[in-house]
Amino acid sequence: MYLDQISFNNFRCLVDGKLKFDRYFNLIYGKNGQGKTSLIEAVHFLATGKSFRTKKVKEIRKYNLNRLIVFGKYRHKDLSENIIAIDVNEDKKDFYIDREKNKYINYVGLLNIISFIPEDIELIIGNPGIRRNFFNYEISQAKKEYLQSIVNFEKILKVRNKLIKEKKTGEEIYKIYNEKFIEEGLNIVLNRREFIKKLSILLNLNYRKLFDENSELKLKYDCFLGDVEKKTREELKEKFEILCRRKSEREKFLGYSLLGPQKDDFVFELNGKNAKAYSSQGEKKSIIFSLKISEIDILIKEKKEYPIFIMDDIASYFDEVRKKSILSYFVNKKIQCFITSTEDLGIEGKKFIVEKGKIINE
Ligand SMILES: Nc1ncnc2c1ncn2[C@@H]1O[C@H](COP(=O)(O)OP(=O)(O)OP(=O)(O)O)[C@@H](O)[C@H]1O
Repeated sequence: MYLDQISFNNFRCLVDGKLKFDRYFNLIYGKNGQGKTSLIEAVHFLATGKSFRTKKVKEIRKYNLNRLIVFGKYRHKDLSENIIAIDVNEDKKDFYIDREKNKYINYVGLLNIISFIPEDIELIIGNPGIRRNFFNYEISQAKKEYLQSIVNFEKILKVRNKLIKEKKTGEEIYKIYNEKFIEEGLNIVLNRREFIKKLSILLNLNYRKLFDENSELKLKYDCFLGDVEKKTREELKEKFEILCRRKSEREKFLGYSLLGPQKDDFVFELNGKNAKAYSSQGEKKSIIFSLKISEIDILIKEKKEYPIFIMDDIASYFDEVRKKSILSYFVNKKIQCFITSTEDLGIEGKKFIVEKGKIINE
């Protein structure tokens, strides 16, 4: 798929307007602080309903304005098109698919996007919550039912926590919610296990191909249930129930749930060593880049469509040699790219010059 057009009103510093993109390569070019990142952030926001820079929607609305609208038209490989839009009023977001108001859960994953931005390094060095959020979104893009499980689980967890806090763990209602907690928790665990297994194989292949053929890169699922490899759902359920019983006194004492997939983590291991603790800056960037490429591979396989790709500030990531090999990777794969840069990259496509928020297509 590819994004054919976008229009925006009141998005950060951008001057309101409509842009028509190249099917393949779009260079967003300009000096620092002109609005390049804001433009790819608008593309990301249109696709996901989220910014990659902030959780606060207030920060992406133009200073002192309450309303923000992004609107886009994307095409599938058979050239059929869809129109999507997000209308933000204060902090409330309304999602539109083909001009009809729709639920967020139906909107997510329509326009598939993979991004590569400097903040992604947090996926290795940041806290587990960052990795959980990231993989939750990525698995949801490939598999809609997973997002539904996450939404259900969060509601169930809230009730379970409330019942523990109110010391109602002896009541029938707690038993019902605990059972739901285990079942939905297991759905999440099994999906994560399957996704990470596939991703880890691709990650290693891509890392070796792009960066170092003598290395071994693994992504491990650090599940709260311990080793979940090769275990059946029944075996995992039994383990989950035992853990619930074992932790119940401590949970009552503290007043919240101490176990569940909300405690999971994911670990990158380069040559048998945890990348967070041992890998160099360059290696970390290469791991993240390989991760993003592997996600593209997964989306192509699962959805039979190419996602779009955005990359912020390519020069800050890679030296000349790597930059060239990365750019030629995208050119060969025929993926629609949006890349910001302070220098001209000399690749065929469209060039958008950004100056004080104004975008000119050269
Ligand atoms: N909500 C907002 N409303 C209006 N302007 C904003 C808003 N948020 C940020 N800005 C301004 O937008 C400008 C452009 O920021 P942006 O990060 O998009 O630039 P950039 O071209 O990517 O810069 P760099 O190359 O330095 O990363 C900044 O000067 C910033 O002050």
